[in-house]
Amino acid sequence: MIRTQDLRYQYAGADAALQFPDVDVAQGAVLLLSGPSGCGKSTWLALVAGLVAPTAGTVEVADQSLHALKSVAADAWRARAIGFLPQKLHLSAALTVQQNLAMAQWAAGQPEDATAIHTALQALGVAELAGRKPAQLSGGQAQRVALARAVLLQPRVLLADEPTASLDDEAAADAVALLLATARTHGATLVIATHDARVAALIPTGPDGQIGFQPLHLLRQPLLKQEQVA
Ligand SMILES: Nc1ncnc2c1ncn2[C@@H]1O[C@H](COP(=O)(O)OP(=O)(O)OP(=O)(O)O)[C@@H](O)[C@H]1O
Repeated sequence: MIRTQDLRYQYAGADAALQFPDVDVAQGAVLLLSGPSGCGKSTWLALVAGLVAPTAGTVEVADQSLHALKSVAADAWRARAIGFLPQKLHLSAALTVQQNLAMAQWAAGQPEDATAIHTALQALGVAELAGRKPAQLSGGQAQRVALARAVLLQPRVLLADEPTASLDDEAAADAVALLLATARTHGATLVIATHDARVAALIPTGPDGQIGFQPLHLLRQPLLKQEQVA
């Protein structure tokens, strides 16, 4: 679950704060975070991941109030609770696919678990690529590897930043279907942040569609004056 209230964030040096509508996303539901470039999607993701603290307002993720977390605890919490699929996949070029996933386990203070890595890669159909370096992968394969890494530690929340950027229609449909299926398998709440207008149409809604889908469209931000920020 993700719940935010009166959320605002002001960058250092900026003379105004970004403000975000309240959300209440149930565990296992899907939030489509859309809006034009510069409306604050990446900032919202950083707030929900606990990477930055809000200037005002509250964020609760996976039953944890982020306000209550101290920085060391926040790192450990983030490693366990949040799976992140960044737009630039950030696979380490010097490491194999297997080692890239092992890095996620080390970063969370866990011993390397080759069985869990194999299971995650297999679920995404890329287990046979475990010994390759990222440069030896296609774009789609690299995205699957990064998604396997994102869900390796069974996160409660999966954040995907522009997962369809620079993909053609077929690949974009595959990427969204893969995200939905992977999140459902893990019971994770899924956030897809995108300015790609195709994505909304790729999420099945209605009686037989995605359970608990909700859109959050951010507008180009009306800038708040500093004194309006509590
Ligand atoms: N470090 C920073 N310092 C000051 N302003 C920033 C900083 N990072 C982002 N901003 C501003 O905050 C606003 C929101 O940026 P953000 O990156 O969250 O938008 P976005 O919706 O993710 O954009 P895009 O779709 O282009 O990635 C923009 O006006 C941006 O210029």
